[in-house]
Amino acid sequence: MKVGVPREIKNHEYRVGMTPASVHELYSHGHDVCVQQGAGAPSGFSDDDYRQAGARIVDSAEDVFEQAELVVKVKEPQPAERALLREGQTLFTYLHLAPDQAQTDDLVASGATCIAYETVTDRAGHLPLLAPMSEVAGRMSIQAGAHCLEKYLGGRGVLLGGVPGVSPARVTVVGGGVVGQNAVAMAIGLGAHVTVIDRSMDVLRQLDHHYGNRITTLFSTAHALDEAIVGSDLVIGSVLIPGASAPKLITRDMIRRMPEGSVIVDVAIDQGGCAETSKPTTHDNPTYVVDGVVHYCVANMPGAVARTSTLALNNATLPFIAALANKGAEQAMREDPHLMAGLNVMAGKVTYREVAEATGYPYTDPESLLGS
Ligand SMILES: NC(=O)C1=CN([C@@H]2O[C@H](COP(=O)(O)OP(=O)(O)OC[C@H]3O[C@@H](n4cnc5c(N)ncnc54)[C@H](O)[C@@H]3O)[C@@H](O)[C@H]2O)C=CC1
Ligand SMILES: CC(=O)C(=O)O
Ligand SMILES: [Mg+2]
Repeated sequence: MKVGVPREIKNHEYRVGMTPASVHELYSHGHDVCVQQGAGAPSGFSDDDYRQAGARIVDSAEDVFEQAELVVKVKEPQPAERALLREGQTLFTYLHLAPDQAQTDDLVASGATCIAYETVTDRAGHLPLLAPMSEVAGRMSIQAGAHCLEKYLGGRGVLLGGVPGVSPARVTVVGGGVVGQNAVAMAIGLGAHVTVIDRSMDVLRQLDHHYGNRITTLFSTAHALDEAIVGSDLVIGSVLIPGASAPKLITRDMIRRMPEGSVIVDVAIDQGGCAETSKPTTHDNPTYVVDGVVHYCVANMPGAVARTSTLALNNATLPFIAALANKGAEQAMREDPHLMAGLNVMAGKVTYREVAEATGYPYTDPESLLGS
């Protein structure tokens, strides 16, 4: 199969869809992989590294999209990339369609087969292609939050761990999944006072078992959220309902009552954000202030640590990329319901229920398009 890897063009997005090691796996199975010139450089992979792995280097994104039957990316296609997508082509990348009507409209119009990393599942019901980037973003969220708490950036001027004789900061993590667990680990490591809120008792039990009385776990109710958030120096937003727009659990009223200079890092912003006051920001201009609360809402946090993130992402995506290339997209999905769970748009139809509900398209069962 002809497989293509364009250079990422989202603001400060330095990851790349395939490493030279992944390219080599495909090349050794007889596939033709083209990589846009310079695509891997920000992740530390030169064009020569790709050539040695068996890739052809092409000049432009136009070349990649024109030649490739399977396009492998990292971030959701930007408008210029969407204009290059075509019927009969498969796109494998993060999409985050529920909060993004314009992108959904363009993918439906393209006729392409669009498989979203973030809704591919595994046997345990987890999201194996979201998990590695959630590990990265969860760890980064505490770094970002600690930085934003510094006074000259608009923060309260609070050090997460405090010092002997002075209380540590209060950190509340809303959603104790992969992002949440990684945020908790970092916050505890820095000596903060940590509260985690989740609606899953299993998640809370696991965290309690692991950390004992070093953290507070709370079942997610409006009351628990209100008390914890209003008393926090730093809030991490990390809830997810797979494929759906994030629930707005953190209200404008709670934000108003938080201390001046407190910080919210809304990692769930790629699904629309879990605070009423959240809107996407970029690495160029990552924060803004509402009612005295600093908001950090960067939708591609892992792009800033591209070397780590590209390697971690490829560890998870490679088996699926190989299946798509070896079997063809339709057969690969027919044989693997977990990969089929990633299908969001195909042949002009929306094939993921939560995306259809959020964007007003009728839902089409993927099995009805793929047959058996
Ligand atoms: N901004 C960025 O750069 C990145 C954003 N993300 C995003 O972070 C979010 C979280 O991802 P993961 O941790 O991997 O998801 P996950 O599925 O592992 O965890 C989500 C947690 O939210 C909980 N939850 C759902 N509804 C809730 C409610 N009403 N109250 C309390 N908890 C609730 C679930 O029980 C689950 O434990 C996603 O939107 C993901 O796309 C992930 C990586 C990078
Ligand atoms: C998951 C996601 O949005 C990211 O890694 O950028
Ligand atoms: Mg206030």
